[in-house]
Amino acid sequence: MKISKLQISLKEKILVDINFSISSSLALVGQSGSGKSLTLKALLGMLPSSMESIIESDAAFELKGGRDISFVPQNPFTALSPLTKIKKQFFVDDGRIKELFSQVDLDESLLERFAPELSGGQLQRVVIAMALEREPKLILLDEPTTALDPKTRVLILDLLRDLQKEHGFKMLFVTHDMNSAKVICDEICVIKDGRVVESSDMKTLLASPQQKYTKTLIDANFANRDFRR
Ligand SMILES: Nc1ncnc2c1ncn2[C@@H]1O[C@H](COP(=O)(O)OP(=O)(O)OP(=O)(O)O)[C@@H](O)[C@H]1O
Repeated sequence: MKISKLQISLKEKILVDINFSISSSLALVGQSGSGKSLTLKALLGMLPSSMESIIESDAAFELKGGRDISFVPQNPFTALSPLTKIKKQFFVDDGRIKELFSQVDLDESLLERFAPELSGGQLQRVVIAMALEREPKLILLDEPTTALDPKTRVLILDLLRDLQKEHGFKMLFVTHDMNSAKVICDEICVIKDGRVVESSDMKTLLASPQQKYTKTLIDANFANRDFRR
């Protein structure tokens, strides 16, 4: 799937102007302010009304908030209602919910609980189950593991990778963390100030980054010793 143009502007100012391809799982990596959130919002059709976006792609399904796109947010602790039982927060029947729970390795008994009664890892599995509800063709992930402890982070990344193998959806994984990106993504697009700095398959870029900016992101990766694999 090729997005040949994704441009976001605010009045006369072009904030983001990028292009990328996703054959299976693409990491969109950049430091704070590089345009990651705006890119996700444009694809979800959730940009502020003051902004305009142009998306040109060869996708066989609707972008800009289409029904084949799902979203996994950064913080599972705020993604669910605390006052409604987990099972009531799904929009599918009980049989399908149980199927989804089994796909994300969650015990069915958790369906009767409320969100504050679950751990961060369990909550993120619930959120991922919700993202799978409509059998999406593309899942957008916004730093889905940064709110989790390092051990749980690895388990959730492994789960996402396994689910993708099984279900075949494409993933666009937005992060500033190369460590997470390299676990589940085969391809990477590095952005800075709303423009593409470099893009290639993950192994090539990690072995020989062409740009200083990319090297800095990779070095930040090695500073984070908690999360070596
Ligand atoms: N509502 C807004 N109005 C004006 N400018 C905005 C708005 N939202 C974002 N921007 C600008 O657009 C650029 C990209 O912002 P964006 O939030 O997409 O970055 P990001 O890569 O997601 O950063 P972070 O990792 O900190 O979330 C920044 O220069 C930001 O200041």
